[in-house]
Amino acid sequence: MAASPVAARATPAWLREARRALLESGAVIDGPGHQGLLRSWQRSLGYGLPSTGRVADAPHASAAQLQRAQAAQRELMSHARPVMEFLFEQTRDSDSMVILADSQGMLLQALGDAHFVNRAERVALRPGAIWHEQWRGTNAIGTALAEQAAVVVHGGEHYLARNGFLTCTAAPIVDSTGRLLGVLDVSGDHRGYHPHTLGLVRSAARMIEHRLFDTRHGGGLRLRLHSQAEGIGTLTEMLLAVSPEGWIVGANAQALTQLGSLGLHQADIGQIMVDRVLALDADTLHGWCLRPSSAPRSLKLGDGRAVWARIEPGRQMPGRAPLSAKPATVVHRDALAELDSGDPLMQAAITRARCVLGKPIALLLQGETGVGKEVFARAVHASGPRRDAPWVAVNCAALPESLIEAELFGYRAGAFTGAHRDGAPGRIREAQGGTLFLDEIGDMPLAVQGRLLRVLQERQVTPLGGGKPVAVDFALICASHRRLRDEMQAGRFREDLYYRINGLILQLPALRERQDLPALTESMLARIAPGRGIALAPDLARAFAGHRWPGNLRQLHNALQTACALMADDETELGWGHLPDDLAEDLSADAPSKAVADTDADLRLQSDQLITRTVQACAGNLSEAARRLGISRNTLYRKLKTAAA
Ligand SMILES: Nc1ncnc2c1ncn2[C@@H]1O[C@H](COP(=O)(O)OP(=O)(O)OP(=O)(O)O)[C@@H](O)[C@H]1O
Repeated sequence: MAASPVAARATPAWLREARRALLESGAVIDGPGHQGLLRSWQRSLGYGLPSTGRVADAPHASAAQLQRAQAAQRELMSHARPVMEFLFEQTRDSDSMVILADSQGMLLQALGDAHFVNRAERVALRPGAIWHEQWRGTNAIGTALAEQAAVVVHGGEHYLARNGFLTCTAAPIVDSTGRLLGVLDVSGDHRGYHPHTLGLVRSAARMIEHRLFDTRHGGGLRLRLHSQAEGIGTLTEMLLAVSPEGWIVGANAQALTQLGSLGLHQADIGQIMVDRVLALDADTLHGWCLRPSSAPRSLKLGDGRAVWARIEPGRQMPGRAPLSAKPATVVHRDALAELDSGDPLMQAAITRARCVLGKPIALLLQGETGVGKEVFARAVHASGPRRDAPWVAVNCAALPESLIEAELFGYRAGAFTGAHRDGAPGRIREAQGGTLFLDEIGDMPLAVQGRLLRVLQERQVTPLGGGKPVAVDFALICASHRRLRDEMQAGRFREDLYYRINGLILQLPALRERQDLPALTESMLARIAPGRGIALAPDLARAFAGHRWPGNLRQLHNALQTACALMADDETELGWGHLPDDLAEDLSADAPSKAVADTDADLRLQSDQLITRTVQACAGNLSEAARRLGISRNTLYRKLKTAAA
């Protein structure tokens, strides 16, 4: 699927077999060229979607929500429109439609053959519908967003059987800082599948990106680069936007791909000078801007590669010498910044983590279960210089003691009974160049702790069963919900290892200690139900604020996910009736004992009133009322009895 050769479409027999194995036992059948599809199916399975039958919860934006989403993407829509019309001309009379979706998978606009549009409406392929994988499983729009790559999803590759009549091809659209803006898609009847559509859609998405680039950076200096002079001005050119001080403030996908080896990555846009990637001093650049020429000039990249360049000076000249000050605009919010929703303890942890990014200092994350230690560790990896290298996570508590050594250090062929014939490199070597995350390190057996210590000291690993030691280089992040200092004092954790892994200890706060619950809840809801504008009912928000949340962010996230699934498509206020039973009970039980800000809000009374109203609205049909309230019939009987008492 993603980026795979189009010729490698899955055969119906393989699709049937792979789907059966995944749905029945969660097994993944190897399918060369189909890894992207399998990843997407696994995600769809993880979202709990039934692959057949009706999908009740797929959201659809109201007219007002659609208008808001369209207004937010006005620039994208206006540049996409002519390109979509061009694409529609190419695919006219082929029973298909051209669609633009935003970065949450909400369909913003569509052009199509009337006949096909009618059929497509039946699977909600119309503006306002949300085709995020979370709601519709594997589909070109949702999967292109998830994989951030152009994809074809054809017939039975769709996760939901009801979409099997479609063939869909989608390509992501990103802005000049690499931010995902949306997706361009061509969907049609599966019998009309044509392998050229992928190239067509990719080129069309690139056309939109170039139009957006020129609009956004038209006032400043732009460099158009290509290995051939004739390639300048085509869709395969590299585009760079440069600030007056010499900072690269925009780059297209082509530039990021080709100049990545010189240090230009998406996260560096706004923070890297142009002379890092081009062998070009500020004086020469300044001179060229004073004497602009439409003829391409020959130029060398930082690594000596020759390219042709056209320089478009714009209205602001670049300065003669680059300033050493901060970039004019810091345009990127990295993964660590995404975790900041205003809590001072989290902000302190993020700031301290930033200080050690890229340095050979091991991080130890501590905190109760579910506070987000793994999420934090991933963000550290994604925000640091090793972000393009492997991320390898090992849960030390989940591995049986007998296997943990082999898993970590690898083994030679025939090292022990049951070992794989060819041996295995081990997770530590898999992390080469990247980050190794050892979760629940407090649960690591003492013998294994000794071996790990040697690896960390010597920076080389010897596989079980002998063989030559292999040098390894990785950043280390460990996590534990236990206090490792206590474990060490109790003799369960080696002192020397403790001091080796805690270059910096960060204690992540429990949810009840955080001051950002409303903002955190809001951002979780926006991610769980994109585009639906769901908010907590005020009385529920107060109850949330007074709760202890023993399961921390994991518990909050799971509760919100279930609640959103229980909401009707047109509901936007998440209330008591949408909560999972056990949480509603815990929250009601909290209320009397807590001095919650608005003590006049008798939560139990409100819950009882909601139940009474719902039962009345269902004309006494308790099964229907229980369904609407999202609780079991038994719980409803019990609640009615207590309310009457
Ligand atoms: N910043 C966040 N925003 C949204 N959800 C989050 C965040 N951090 C954690 N979560 C949610 O909480 C879940 C648990 O997070 P994570 O696995 O990182 O916790 P943990 O502290 O490592 O837990 P454990 O100690 O049990 O391994 C995640 O799967 C996610 O659903």
